[in-house]
Amino acid sequence: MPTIQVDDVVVRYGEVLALDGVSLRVRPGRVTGLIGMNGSGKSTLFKTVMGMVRPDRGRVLLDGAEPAAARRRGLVGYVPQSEEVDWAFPVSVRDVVMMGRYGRQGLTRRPRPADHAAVADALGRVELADYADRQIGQLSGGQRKRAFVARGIAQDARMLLLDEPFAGVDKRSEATIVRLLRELADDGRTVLVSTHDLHALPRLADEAALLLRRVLFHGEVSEALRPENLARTFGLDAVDGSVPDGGESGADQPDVGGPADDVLPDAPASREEESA
Ligand SMILES: Nc1ncnc2c1ncn2[C@@H]1O[C@H](COP(=O)(O)OP(=O)(O)OP(=O)(O)O)[C@@H](O)[C@H]1O
Repeated sequence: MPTIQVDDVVVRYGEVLALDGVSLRVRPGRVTGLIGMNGSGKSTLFKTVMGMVRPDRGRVLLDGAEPAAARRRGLVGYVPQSEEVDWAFPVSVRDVVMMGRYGRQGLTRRPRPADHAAVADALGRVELADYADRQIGQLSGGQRKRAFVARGIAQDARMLLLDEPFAGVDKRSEATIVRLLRELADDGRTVLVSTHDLHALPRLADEAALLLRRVLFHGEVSEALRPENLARTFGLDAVDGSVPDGGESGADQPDVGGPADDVLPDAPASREEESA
């Protein structure tokens, strides 16, 4: 049974049609890769699944619940794109990871021993135990990503969404994140991860969904990587059998990026409808 269910979702930003009838089922126990060029709607789809953007049409259910309710219940965790985080925010790495525990702490937000233990465990798993007291902006790009992955782990969510977790990270950080996502999936969680890195896809994901305002393909990774599927996804006239090189493949598309104020802490996007 899918835990993330997206039915015929349409999202418009004014004149821009960002999602045009997206339907997707994401199953637990698998790592699902979400692939698409710049501007294809990956971040918008994540924000819609998180209830941060309300679709103009269609619906999203997470374990049968509306996104805002699922978020309040801590069922779903989100690792945002780096550009969406205010890195000057005066919080330590430990504070960021503790945010994953907020849902369990009631209104007082007073961490209990179990919260501290979960945070320490998550920091250890992403190899950031020695950086816990640093201000979040004083980490390297790869370390910042790992800090947010740790927040997702500490949250102990059944569903985890990661938006470009490999952008700007070195091979070692990438390998750490890939290994953690595998562990989470093997543990029965639902993992949906967007990436430009098609080379890493076979190592990373069990299945892949190709997005260009709508889902063009969803199935086995080897099928997804077939030249004709990539050509449609990346809007190429011809593909020579090699995979396009990630970040540049959509360079002709305007890359407007999302609003910069919607992540640290879980604050709203400009189209936000839910104030959680
Ligand atoms: N807040 C916004 N206001 C207006 N247009 C937006 C907004 N956010 C995204 N868009 C537009 O919606 C479309 C989809 O953007 P989105 O960020 O979802 O794509 P993406 O696949 O995540 O891209 P990237 O790979 O560059 O991160 C793009 O055309 C983008 O310019």
